[in-house]
Amino acid sequence: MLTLTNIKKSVSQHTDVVLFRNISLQLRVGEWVSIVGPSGAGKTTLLNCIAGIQGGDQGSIELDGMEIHQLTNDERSNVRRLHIGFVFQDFKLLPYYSVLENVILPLARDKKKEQLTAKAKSLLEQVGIGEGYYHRLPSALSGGEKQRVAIARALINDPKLIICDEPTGNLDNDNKGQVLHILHTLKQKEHAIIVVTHDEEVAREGDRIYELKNHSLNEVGVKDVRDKLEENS
Ligand SMILES: Nc1ncnc2c1ncn2[C@@H]1O[C@H](COP(=O)(O)OP(=O)(O)OP(=O)(O)O)[C@@H](O)[C@H]1O
Repeated sequence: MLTLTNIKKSVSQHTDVVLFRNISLQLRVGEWVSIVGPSGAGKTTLLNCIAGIQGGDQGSIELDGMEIHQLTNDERSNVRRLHIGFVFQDFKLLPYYSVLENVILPLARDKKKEQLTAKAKSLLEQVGIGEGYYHRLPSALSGGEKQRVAIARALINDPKLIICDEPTGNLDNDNKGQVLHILHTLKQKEHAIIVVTHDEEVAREGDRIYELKNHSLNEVGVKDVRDKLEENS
């Protein structure tokens, strides 16, 4: 369902710096891929390229037969809104909208409000965010609460592809367990999942684990993950 072929990406600092090159990866329906790697290696940038938030310099990214970077901006944002769930490392909740509104917003112009509100409430319940939080603004939430609201928002469109950037970074063990359980259930329901993480337990949930380091993406054996994470910390 997702095929990356020879992706290259540079960023401009003082001069152009190649973050990664020759990145190829296939993700099938019902698969979970974990990506680890040192801070600054380009993991978030790679996820942004996959979701069409940032452009790549070379290569192709195909999602369900669509070449993401050949779509117009509007088409790309529609693909993101309708088919991709993105859990951002920094949550990206809209500050002047309530918890419930943040979860509903991606589909606000596509579906009836009552239907969306019911789904949003059910997703919030699954991530342990109760009724008392529905009308709070993000500024009145803890980091872990924001992360769980961001996860609920990412799932409102029942996405084929779920992209998570450090989805458990701010969570205690109970909440981390809940989020892993949700992702597992989605995987069983044939969603495809990519998770960037610095957490060994989360990384090990992947069917395959890759390390992004020194500009390239390489598969890592399950038994080597702890060493890789320790090397990178
Ligand atoms: N628009 C940009 N312009 C210049 N440099 C950038 C830009 N975006 C990212 N970078 C740099 O590219 C590098 C990779 O950033 P990225 O956030 O993708 O890394 P990461 O592997 O996700 O790191 P972390 O694990 O700390 O989140 C960093 O050094 C960052 O400063």
